[in-house]
Amino acid sequence: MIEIDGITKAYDGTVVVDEVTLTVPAHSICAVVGTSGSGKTTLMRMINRLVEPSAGQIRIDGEDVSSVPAYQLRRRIGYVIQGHGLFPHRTVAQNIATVPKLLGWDRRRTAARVDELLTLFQLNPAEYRDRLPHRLSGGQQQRVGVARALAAEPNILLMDEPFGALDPVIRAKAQEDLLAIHKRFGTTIVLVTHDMEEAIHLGDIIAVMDKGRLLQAATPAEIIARPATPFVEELIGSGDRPFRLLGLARVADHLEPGTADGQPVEATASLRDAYSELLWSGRTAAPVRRDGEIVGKISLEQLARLAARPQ
Ligand SMILES: Nc1ncnc2c1ncn2[C@@H]1O[C@H](COP(=O)(O)OP(=O)(O)OP(=O)(O)O)[C@@H](O)[C@H]1O
Repeated sequence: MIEIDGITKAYDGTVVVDEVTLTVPAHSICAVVGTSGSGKTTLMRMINRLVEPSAGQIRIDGEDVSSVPAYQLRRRIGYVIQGHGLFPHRTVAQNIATVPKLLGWDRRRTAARVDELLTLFQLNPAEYRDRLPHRLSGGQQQRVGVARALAAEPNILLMDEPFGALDPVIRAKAQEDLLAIHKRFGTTIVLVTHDMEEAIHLGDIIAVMDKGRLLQAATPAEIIARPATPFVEELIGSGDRPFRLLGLARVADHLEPGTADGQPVEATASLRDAYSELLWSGRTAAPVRRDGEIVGKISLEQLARLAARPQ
C-alpha cells in the first residue's frame, strides 16, 4: 500500500504539488490524469524520491520513504518512463539485468529471470537477448523497458506515460500485457497518463490532478457517474460517458435469459463491444457465447439501461 499524506512540492516558492493525500491499496492500479503541468510526474517521483517533497509524508506498507536511502528505494520500486529510457549501448539482457546486478544476483538467477521476462513479453530470448535497443521496434523497446522495471520483482511499479509514444494497435497490446502482468504478479502500479480512455481501462482508481491539487480519486465508474468538479467532468468528456460506462463491464455480468438470432458475442466482451456489434449488424439482441456454448442473450434495451446515468 502507498499512502501519500499531505504531500507538497514547491520550487522557488511556486507550489506544483499542493497537499495531496491519496492512498493506493496494495495490488491495485492507480491512474493519475490531469492537464499538462498539473503535477502528475512530480507527485509520482516523490514516491521513489527522485523528487524530495517540501512537506508531507509518503509511506509504503507503513514505512516512511524518507527513512529509506533513496538508492535502496529505487531498487525496490520499478520505474518506467515514456520512450523506455533503455541504455543504448547495452544489450536487451544487460538492460533487463540492471537492478538484479546492483542487488548482486548471481549470473544464473539473473539469466533465468531475463529469459522469463522476455518470454512473458513474447520476445523469444534466443533471438532478442543479445540485441541492442536500436535493433528493436518501438513497441519492443517499450516492452523491454517494462521488463527491466520488473526484473527484481518489485512490489511497486511507477509508470510515466509508458505507452504515450506507441501507435494505437501496439498501445492496446501493451495495455493488455500490463494487465496480464499485474494479474500475475499483483504489483501495485501508479501510472501517469494523458489518455482518459487508458486511465479508465487500466485504473482501479483514477486520481485527477489540476494545478497541483488532487480533485478526485475514485473508481472509474464513480468518476464517470459522479465527477467531483466541472473540470473532472470536462476531462471525462461528457459526450462519451455512456460508452465509457459500457466499456467498464463485461457481457457475462449482464446476461439475459433466452437467445437471439445471428452471430454470437463472447461473454468476455465488454458491453461497449456488444453495443457496437448490435448497432453494426442492425440487431436488437445477440446470443452470448461462453466456452463455445450459447448461455443467453444481450439486448439493446438492456444496454441502454446500463448506459444511463447511475442513480
Ligand atoms: N525541477 C523543477 N524546477 C522547477 N519547476 C519544475 C521542476 N519540475 C517540474 N516543475 C514544474 O512543476 C509543474 C508540474 O510539473 P509536472 O512535470 O509534475 O507536471 P505533469 O502534470 O507531469 O505535466 P506533463 O503532463 O506535461 O508531463 C510544472 O509547472 C513544471 O514546470
